Amino acid sequence: MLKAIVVGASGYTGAELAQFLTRHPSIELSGLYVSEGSLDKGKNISELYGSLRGLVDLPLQPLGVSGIQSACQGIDIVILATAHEVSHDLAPLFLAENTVVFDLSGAFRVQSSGFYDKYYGFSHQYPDLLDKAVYGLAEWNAEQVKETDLIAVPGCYTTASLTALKPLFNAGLIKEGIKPTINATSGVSGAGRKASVVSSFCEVSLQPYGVFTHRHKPEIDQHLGTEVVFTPHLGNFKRGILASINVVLNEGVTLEQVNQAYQDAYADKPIVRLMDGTLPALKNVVGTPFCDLGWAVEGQDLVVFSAIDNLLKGASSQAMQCINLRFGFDITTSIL
Ligand SMILES: NC(=O)C1=CN([C@@H]2O[C@H](COP(=O)(O)OP(=O)(O)OC[C@H]3O[C@@H](n4cnc5c(N)ncnc54)[C@H](OP(=O)(O)O)[C@@H]3O)[C@@H](O)[C@H]2O)C=CC1
Ligand SMILES: CC(=O)N[C@@H](CCC(=O)OP(=O)(O)O)C(=O)O
Repeated sequence: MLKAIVVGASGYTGAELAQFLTRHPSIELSGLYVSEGSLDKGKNISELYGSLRGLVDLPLQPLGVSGIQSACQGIDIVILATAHEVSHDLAPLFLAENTVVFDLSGAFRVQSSGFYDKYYGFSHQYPDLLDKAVYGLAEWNAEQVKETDLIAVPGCYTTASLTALKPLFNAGLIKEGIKPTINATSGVSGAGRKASVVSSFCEVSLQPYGVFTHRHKPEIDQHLGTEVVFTPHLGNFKRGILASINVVLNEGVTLEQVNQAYQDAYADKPIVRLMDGTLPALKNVVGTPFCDLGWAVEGQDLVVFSAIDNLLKGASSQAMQCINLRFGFDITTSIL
């Protein structure tokens, strides 16, 4: 049995991972952690998430830097479900304890000088780890994930966008010089569990934000291989992301070629569902690990729609896919 711990377990993505790990037949969930000063330290996770009662009944233990060595005794897998700066500081310490680290934050996703100063507001201190980290887009980077001890799990908007665009880009169907345009709407859980005015019940409606400035735009650019225009929106629902993406195809590209590109990419990938004549809807993916893709073509114009649960395929179930890949389990273990 492998042993795993979740750091940031009281948050939305951490709590989802606690459930996946509890269900896993070959992994034992050995500890749940929050910050040293957490208001939730000492509570059972099921006090925060009543649906976990009887399923995951573990205490949320406070973790400071001095406690990392003892928290890692006998541990193989560490999930960092923590904010970017926290993951940036903690990942090297857990790697030094010979654990395999799966980081849900953006701290190790993008290799580009000045990127973290510009988009995250801190200077990255570990360029060697940025080199070593593998981007855990599970359907695309499976072989690399198997070979590393630091997996940077992609962001939620990025997962929805790259899953839709990579088959087209790799097949050479996108017209050069015309950026794909991504408009994506996320549920409020995308902002995490901590209280804030913009995500409070009376404030959320349907609104764009981060126009031309969101950190997922350069993350998409780097991992797609070409630039996009990306506009995120906050919707007044709890979970899910729907991305509507406009692409100009090369002259003469047919619907059959587009269909073939998606079939080639995903026919043998159980987590990506290609819609047959229908279009994706959040109600079909929320609470599931799937990414649903649907598209339509008119002349050179293609619109592709991508739907995921931001907390699952956009974070925790994708991390679970990566854990399965890294340790040689079937990719759907504990997920489907
Ligand atoms: N929500 C989403 O849809 C997605 C989130 N992500 C990323 O995943 C990460 C987690 O997100 P999410 O679950 O939404 O965040 P939450 O805000 O819901 O949870 C953050 C967790 O981290 C804990 N924490 C904070 N500081 C520390 C610390 N120093 N040591 C240990 N634990 C700490 C918090 O508990 P406490 O403060 O009580 O200690 C809490 O348990 C973030 O980096 C986010 O960007 C990625 C994809 C999608
Ligand atoms: C609705 C909402 O606020 N969403 C988050 C994205 C969540 C996500 O994917 O997380 P990463 O920060 O790890 O990339 C945002 O726009 O910042």
